Amino acid sequence: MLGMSEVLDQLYSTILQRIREKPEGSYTVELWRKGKGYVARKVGEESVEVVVASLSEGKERTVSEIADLLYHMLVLMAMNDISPEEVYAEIRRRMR
Ligand SMILES: N=c1c2ncn([C@@H]3O[C@H](COP(=O)(O)OP(=O)(O)OP(=O)(O)O)[C@@H](O)[C@H]3O)c2ncn1[C@@H]1O[C@H](COP(=O)(O)O)[C@@H](O)[C@H]1O
Repeated sequence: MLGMSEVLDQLYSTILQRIREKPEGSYTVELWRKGKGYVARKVGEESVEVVVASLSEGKERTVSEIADLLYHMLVLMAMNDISPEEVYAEIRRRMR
């Protein structure tokens, strides 16, 4: 089974590929076309959904909302030229 960072790396690669090739029907391309402001707002909305789910909607729903948030966060990262590795490095730097 893949670890969390490998799953996120794989999804990030797919997101970059979608932005590069712009295939028909891609939700990532739809987000990319709407721009950074739109995607940033989506991350805000998905964050609120995680908060609400974690407080009142149970584990399954919370897991689903976290998956939505991580996906939108990765799209936002891709649109700001931030790789997962840069985030991992920052987390590692803080480790004590
Ligand atoms: N992991 C995801 C993923 N998680 C969530 N979502 C989409 O995020 C949206 C959830 O947000 P909302 O409920 O707010 O959706 P919505 O109402 O349609 O959105 P808005 O109209 O508000 O923008 C849904 O449309 C989901 O399909 C995702 N869309 C794509 N992926 C993966 O990203 C990769 C690229 O996907 P495509 O770009 O679609 O090829 C593939 O590996 C996909 O599996």
